[in-house]
Amino acid sequence: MSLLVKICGLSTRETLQTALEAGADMVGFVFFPPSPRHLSLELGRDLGRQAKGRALKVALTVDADDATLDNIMDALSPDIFQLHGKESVARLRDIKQRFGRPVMKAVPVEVAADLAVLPGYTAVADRILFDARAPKDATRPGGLGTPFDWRLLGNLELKLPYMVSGGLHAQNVAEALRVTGAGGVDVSSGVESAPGVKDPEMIKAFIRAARASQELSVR
Ligand SMILES: O=C(O)c1ccccc1NCC(=O)[C@H](O)[C@H](O)COP(=O)(O)O
Repeated sequence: MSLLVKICGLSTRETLQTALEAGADMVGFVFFPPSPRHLSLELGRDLGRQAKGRALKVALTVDADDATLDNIMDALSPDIFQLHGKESVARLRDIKQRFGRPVMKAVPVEVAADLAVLPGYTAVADRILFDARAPKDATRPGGLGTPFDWRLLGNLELKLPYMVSGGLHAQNVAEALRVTGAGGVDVSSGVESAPGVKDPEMIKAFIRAARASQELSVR
């Protein structure tokens, strides 16, 4: 199975076009107001039309209620919901049943004990995204540009496909893949010139680096 590359937090037509033309498999759109990448529903609708059929549209939410998810469904019609908050296993099941779309559950990682949640989530989710656990005083649970210890995933046997994220960039993505054996990579800060400002050359460099290393990583 070939490596999945996700560029997250896209918020302009120009940088979305760059990601699509560079071959991103997934494009992530953030619907979380404290984030510098947060999209209005109107912009989400516009970018969703641009991405439709060219990459998987990932709607990123944090402990969103049904009304919020309804609005995102109407605007973006995401291919995948990425649930990046403290959503319970029951909430994942509820969202899958209500919206009929696959869910990718973000699992924050700092220490080995953080992986104890996997049996519950892997029974319901369609995909797992491992991300660095945010500091307690962080204004958001992800998109912070800091890695976790990838060795914590070194012996992982997971029945679901999983992606690695957190502080990735063109220079470390190959090592992240080698250590984790992940089937996908996800990046936001590592392709930005400033928080929320995606850089086309950094997007292209990241995708090139990920593709160049993919045959070394997928087990
Ligand atoms: O990107 C955000 O602003 C964000 C806000 C709230 C929850 C999650 C968020 N991002 C989640 C992602 O999927 C990021 O791509 C992932 O955390 C990696 O981010 P980075 O370390 O900046 O590459």
